[in-house]
Amino acid sequence: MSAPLLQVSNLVTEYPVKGWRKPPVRVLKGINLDVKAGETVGLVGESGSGKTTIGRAVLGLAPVSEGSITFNGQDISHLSGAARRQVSRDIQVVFQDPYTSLNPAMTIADILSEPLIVQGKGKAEARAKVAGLLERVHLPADAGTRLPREFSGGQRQRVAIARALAMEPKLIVCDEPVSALDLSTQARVLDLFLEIQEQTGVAYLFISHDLAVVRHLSHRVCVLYRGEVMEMGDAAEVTENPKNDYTRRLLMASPIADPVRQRQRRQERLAMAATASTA
Ligand SMILES: Nc1ncnc2c1ncn2[C@@H]1O[C@H](COP(=O)(O)OP(=O)(O)OP(=O)(O)O)[C@@H](O)[C@H]1O
Repeated sequence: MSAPLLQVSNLVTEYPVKGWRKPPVRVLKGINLDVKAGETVGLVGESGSGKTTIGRAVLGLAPVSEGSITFNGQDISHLSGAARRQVSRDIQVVFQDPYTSLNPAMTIADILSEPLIVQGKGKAEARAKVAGLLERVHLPADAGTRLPREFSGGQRQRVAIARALAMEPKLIVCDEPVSALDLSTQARVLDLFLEIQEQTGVAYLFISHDLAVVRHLSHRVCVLYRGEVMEMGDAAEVTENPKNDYTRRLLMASPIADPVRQRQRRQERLAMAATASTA
């Protein structure tokens, strides 16, 4: 079998704490996970479980205190300067908030061509690529001349996706990319992520607190709790037949559209509560 595109091994991330001789706080406690080329791995867990920190460590924005991160066979745990910039072409990011992640003073065409120019492409070549990027995310060709404020949240997120695609990355870290959008817009943007993966073979590390979203998109799911991996496996298997108690509780708490399944869940919850009260 081919080596994974991304391999996170025994990753520990610690942050210093202000105050004399205070020990650092350990927010990731030995994370193991991998993402294969063209695959989507969903990272779920409640607020504060460490999802974003894993994404930031992969992007070189959070410290790798112990363990390692390997990308495409290269150890990227402690890269800086030119070596990190080189890897940053292949690992892009889409953030949660489409209202703050785009420079409000730049036109969409400038936003999309900027990363290409920074990487040394000529202005004309970069501009020529903009039309193709807009088409790929289903925005009209004239969107390039407009400013971010002229677009809805969903359209801005399409621009953010196009910007990530500009570098033809192998992996995109998606940090809650649809959670600021209303439900129908969420569905359309999720479909866009799927379509882009089919067309380009890009892999996603898809961070979300919403299991329904993650299940829709992911091949495999990794469940986090307090900086540790509780369970990782096939998306259908983890969400339908969880092995871990915490995953089961997380599933119980996440809304599901199917009314039959909802009723079943309610009965399961009641049964669990009854067992707990008699224990
Ligand atoms: N720079 C930092 N310094 C100290 N602690 C931090 C720092 N960044 C994150 N943390 C802590 O690390 C833990 C994990 O945070 P993280 O943002 O990775 O969780 P998360 O699962 O993404 O949560 P959310 O869903 O709320 O975004 C939290 O307890 C957070 O307070």
